[in-house]
Amino acid sequence: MSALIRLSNLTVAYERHPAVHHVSGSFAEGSLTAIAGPNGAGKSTLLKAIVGELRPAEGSIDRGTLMRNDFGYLPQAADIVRRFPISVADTVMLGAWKNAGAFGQFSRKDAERAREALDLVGLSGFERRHIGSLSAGQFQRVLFARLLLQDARVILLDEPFTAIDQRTTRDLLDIVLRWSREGRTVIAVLHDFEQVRAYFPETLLIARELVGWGRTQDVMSATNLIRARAMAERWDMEADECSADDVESEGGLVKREPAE
Ligand SMILES: Nc1ncnc2c1ncn2[C@@H]1O[C@H](COP(=O)(O)OP(=O)(O)OP(=O)(O)O)[C@@H](O)[C@H]1O
Repeated sequence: MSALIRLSNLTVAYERHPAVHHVSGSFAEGSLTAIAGPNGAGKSTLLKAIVGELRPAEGSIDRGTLMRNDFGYLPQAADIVRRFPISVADTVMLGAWKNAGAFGQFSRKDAERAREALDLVGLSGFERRHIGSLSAGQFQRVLFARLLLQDARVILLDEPFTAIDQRTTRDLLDIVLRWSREGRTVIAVLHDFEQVRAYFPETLLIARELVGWGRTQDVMSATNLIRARAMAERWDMEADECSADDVESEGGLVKREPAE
């Protein structure tokens, strides 16, 4: 499989304080990758950088021919406001915005696809409900329906199953696996290691710096997990922006070559 997104010495910082530090490697086209790591390890930051919400402080992200429209991004639930007076059907239709006409009108075909997507996530009949009236699990189903409609080549999910019941998690995991079978590239931030091991063939383990990136069974070793925790704990939150030289003094980082 060829590299679809390549990170080269990527550092992402908030006001000069690095949150993700000198990460290099690549996501192969069609790969299904979990991003794992301790709290505050930089997982969400990495995802935001990949989708283009944050710019690299150093290094680069090569997205090849991918355009913004090719990315479907589901932020953490905490970052999504759902007090807007908007219905389930309209929320799902937002996934088809790139097909909308100049005045925001959608085709009958898109409306039909939205119905199919809601059916697939088990929410037929919820079209007119206000999103604020849904449970956390139902709302996550709506957001997955919106992603289905978006039909993106790359799907980025930030902790999609946090605070979601088991049944919903299983249903939504099925959709993730379906996207993968369809050849889409899926990258998900996950904190449930069992889930990572059971469903995600590739893992990027991060603790501000890369701990490992490759086959899940290799990366999620006890040694790497202990190392990730120790690395996260020793991070100096007040550290200034790093210099490129730092990488030399931090030998032992696992760097993955692009998959062929
Ligand atoms: N908007 C921001 N401004 C300043 N610092 C931030 C901002 N967002 C995140 N950070 C800091 O960057 C670091 C990495 O945060 P990030 O949210 O990427 O980690 P994470 O691995 O996704 O964490 P968690 O598992 O707790 O969600 C943390 O120290 C966090 O406090």
